[in-house]
Amino acid sequence: MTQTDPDIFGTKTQTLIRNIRLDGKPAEIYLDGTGNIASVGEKIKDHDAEFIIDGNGATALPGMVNMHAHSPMSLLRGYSDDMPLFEWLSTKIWPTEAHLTESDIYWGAKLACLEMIRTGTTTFNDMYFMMNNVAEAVDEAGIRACLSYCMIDGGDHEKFEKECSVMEKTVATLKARANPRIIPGVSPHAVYTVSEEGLRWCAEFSERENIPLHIHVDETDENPDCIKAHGMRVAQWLDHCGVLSNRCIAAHCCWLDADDIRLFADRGVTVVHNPVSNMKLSVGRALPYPELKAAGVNVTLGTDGASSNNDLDMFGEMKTAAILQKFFWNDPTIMPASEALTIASRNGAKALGINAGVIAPGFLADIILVGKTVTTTPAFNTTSNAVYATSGLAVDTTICDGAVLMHEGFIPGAEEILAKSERVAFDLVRRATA
Ligand SMILES: CSC[C@H]1O[C@@H](n2cnc3c(O)ncnc32)[C@H](O)[C@@H]1O
Ligand SMILES: [Zn+2]
Repeated sequence: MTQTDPDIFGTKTQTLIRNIRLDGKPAEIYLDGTGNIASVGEKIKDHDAEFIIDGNGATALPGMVNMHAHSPMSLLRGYSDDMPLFEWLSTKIWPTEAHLTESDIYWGAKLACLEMIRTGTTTFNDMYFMMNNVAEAVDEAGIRACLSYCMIDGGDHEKFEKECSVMEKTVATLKARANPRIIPGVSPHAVYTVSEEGLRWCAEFSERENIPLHIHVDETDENPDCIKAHGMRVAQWLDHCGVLSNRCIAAHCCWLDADDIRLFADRGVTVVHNPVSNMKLSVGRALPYPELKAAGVNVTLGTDGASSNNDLDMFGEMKTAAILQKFFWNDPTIMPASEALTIASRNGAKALGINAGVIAPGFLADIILVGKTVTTTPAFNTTSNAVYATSGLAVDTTICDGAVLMHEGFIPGAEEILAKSERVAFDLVRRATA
């Protein structure tokens, strides 16, 4: 029963977490081996712990929920930077993606899961291709994810039919895994890459299966082209195609206007703020967060892929979200630290229908410990330190579904994943540029 006992990793076990701070106060948390939090208190006497984790003064937080990612794109981290979105996609990313194999997807997702566990993310919402290979990586990593195949039909009816069948097969395969940590979803890529029939089909499929629909919306100003093609703004067009509902998770959303925001609020759409990717790709405008908040829209946080961020660290994302909003709208009171933390955890869990994002009895045991270190000292305000002063590398323990995935910064198998994904990434680029 020591902290370094290798048996602590990977399985749900009765575990007492002690010597931690919760909301700034001394606390203990007991996990009863069911995957849920059994009790939380200053001192827990009544327990049956097989393992005891001594937090050494760490701050306990809910695991981060990354609501917009393309996990296999971790293979392309740093491969091409500093370009406008469409030039970047068409000259660099898409030609390389054309060479991706199932094994590449698996190793890219393994690398992404490793980074997320290392930096305190316990759930991510992912959109990409060959999602059963991503599911394999998620399964092995012990993390939680909503996985969606990304439909791109380019207005071609034959392609549309093929994409529908891949989407149906992906959802059936993910469901057949019967892994409660894996939620299937559906992803039409964006209004500029998916036809009306594609958008309508995805909306109906998401309703029929009762699964989330994840889409890029208004990352750059897509409205002039959408008005030209369909006589409507993007939000209206999506509503016309049946896409907007409380299952819809819309990434970016930088160019929503007041009417779009009212429509999103009426339909119960969840919005994902992607501040780092938006700034790096210079999309031109920050998320209209104050208006979304006033309208009661559920706002969440995501990194986007590691090829446009270039990391998956939700701590960096929280700080950037809060300071970008203050700067862009010229008001330092916008998005205080506690709100940024809720946006990065509870709001995402709510959107995915997961009972997580809160450290209280009955909630899923998706918990991280931020170690007592130089950036968390002094601890006047542990939430402020977490949002404004801490990188994800200060996380020393990550627990998902009641299982310890990282302890004292150690993740079993990490070195092999780093070595293999490095080789796979270089081999992919060699094939793509040969
Ligand atoms: C997202 S998986 C499908 C498709 O989208 C491409 N992609 C990656 N990042 C972005 C982005 O920021 N906006 C739009 N599309 C993006 C990815 O390379 C895949 O081809
Ligand atoms: Zn994206």
